Amino acid sequence: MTNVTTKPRVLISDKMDPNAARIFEERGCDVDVITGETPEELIARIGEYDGLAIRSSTTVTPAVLDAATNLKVIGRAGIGVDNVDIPYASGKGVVVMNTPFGNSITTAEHAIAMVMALARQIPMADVRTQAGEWPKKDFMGVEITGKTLGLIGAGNIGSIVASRALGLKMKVIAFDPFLTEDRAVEMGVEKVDLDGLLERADFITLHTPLTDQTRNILSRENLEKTKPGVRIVNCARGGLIDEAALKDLLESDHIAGAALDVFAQEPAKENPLFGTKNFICTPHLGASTTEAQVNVALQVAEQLADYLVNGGVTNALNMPSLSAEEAPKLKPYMALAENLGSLVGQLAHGNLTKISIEREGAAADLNGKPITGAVLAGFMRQYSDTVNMVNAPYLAKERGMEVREIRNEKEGYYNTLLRVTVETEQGNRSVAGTLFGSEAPRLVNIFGIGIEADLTGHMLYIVNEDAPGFIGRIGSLLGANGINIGNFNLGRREGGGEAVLLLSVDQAIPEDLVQEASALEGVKMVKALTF
Ligand SMILES: NC(=O)c1ccc[n+]([C@@H]2O[C@H](COP(=O)([O-])OP(=O)(O)OC[C@H]3O[C@@H](n4cnc5c(N)ncnc54)[C@H](O)[C@@H]3O)[C@@H](O)[C@H]2O)c1
Ligand SMILES: O=C(O)[C@H](O)COP(=O)(O)O
Repeated sequence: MTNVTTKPRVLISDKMDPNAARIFEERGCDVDVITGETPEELIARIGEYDGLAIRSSTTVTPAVLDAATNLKVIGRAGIGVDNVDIPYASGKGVVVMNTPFGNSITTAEHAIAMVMALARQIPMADVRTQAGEWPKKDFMGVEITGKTLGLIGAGNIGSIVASRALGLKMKVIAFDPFLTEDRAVEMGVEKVDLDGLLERADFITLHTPLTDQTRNILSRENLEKTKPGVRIVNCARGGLIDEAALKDLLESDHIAGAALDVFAQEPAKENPLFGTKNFICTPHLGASTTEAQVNVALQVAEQLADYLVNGGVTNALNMPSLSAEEAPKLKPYMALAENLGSLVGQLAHGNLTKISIEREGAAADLNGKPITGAVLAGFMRQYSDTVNMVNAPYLAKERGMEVREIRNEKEGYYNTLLRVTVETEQGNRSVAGTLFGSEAPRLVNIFGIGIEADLTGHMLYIVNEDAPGFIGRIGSLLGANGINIGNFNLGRREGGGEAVLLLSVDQAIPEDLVQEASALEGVKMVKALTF
């Protein structure tokens, strides 16, 4: 009898350094490189593959994932994963990995190049000089020495930009909710709030992921608050800046220059900003150097092949790294821990620098490190594309977060329980969860109110006055907007007091519907959540 083992099949669907294909083959995978396909062509083909290696041009939508019946892992050769529907991939059991550091230096250097290009108007001067105009009198630049650079986002790339800018004798100020005073001092930058940055910066560079909190962070209102003559660089993500407002403020000379590497719609073959004075751009070239592309191609191929061939997990955004023995026992706890971390991260506001993770009853006997990693990864996921179970504790420490792990062997009401508590300006806020039947993670308490809920997919969290008729009103509102409710979970402090409603819904809830729900009688707070 012959024992036939089939090799895992991998599709590389974006332009990638050839080292990636070589590594896949050397590590025992069959690889196809097919770039530039339409979404329909990708959907028709994806069912054949176990692994998918991408950059930013391939968008992995629910439709792609539905068609990907054999897919086990997606690897992003780069940092930003906003082109992958991670909750949907998680629901399908597909691991999503990225390469968090391979292109950071290159992207930081591109941001600095943009600062220089704006200061001396190099692209415009080049075009007109080569056209034979010799336009010497039209190009009066500015020095960057002594100028203030405002960083929005001071993570990996932001901190490299800061170090380069300091070397160029700029003063650097930074707005980042996760930047601690100690880390700011270590980086040689001044921590400021957003308004302070807008008021003071001569140059602004953006280095955040695109999230619900950062989308449109340079809105028209914020752009109008900037110092007259400011120059703005975005090498992070389109969608962080209101492009129409940017155009108006460039035309009115309030903004002296803007350099974009990324656009709200990509590929940006047309854009209202094209042709605007003092506007320069590049076609998402931030990561495009030989060095960075070799780095990310090698890393993504090694990570994907390791997972497909050996089951090893590195830099996963939706799965813990685990040893073979611990894995089966810890797996449901990790899912619970990540969801509890994500829940407090999404609901508790302010400068959250203290978090405690309590394991009670049977959970006290488990290896606490992966559980802590999972809580912190869930907690920080909304701030960073690069956080995972492995790097979350390190990132939390670097950002000055105080993390406490508490073991309590004595069983309470549940025989096993995880409790996550953050310290906020309103006092301590805790959420807790257990496992039903040793497998199924369940939320059992939210901010002091008992509830039983499965934290999954898209959800709506509502705090309201406990009064008759409310459930009907919210059900009707969602129904009228075509939103199907999958699950309804209720909890309350005491009859007629504060009540909590956690609805699981079949699709993301748009912001305007959240606003409508907030305006319903008796509602105190509404928040759309994603797990
Ligand atoms: N142009 C390109 O080709 C290119 C290349 C690489 C990365 N990027 C983009 O750059 C982004 C940053 O990469 P990184 O490696 O520095 O990521 P990172 O996760 O190390 O840093 C992101 C920082 O943004 C901060 N942040 C989050 N929300 C914020 C908010 N509301 N206000 C201010 N700061 C906030 C986080 O606290 C974190 O410090 C990536 O997410 C990616 O989208 C673009
Ligand atoms: O997030 C990233 O890594 C960058 O946006 C790079 O994108 P690219 O790989 O498509 O150049």
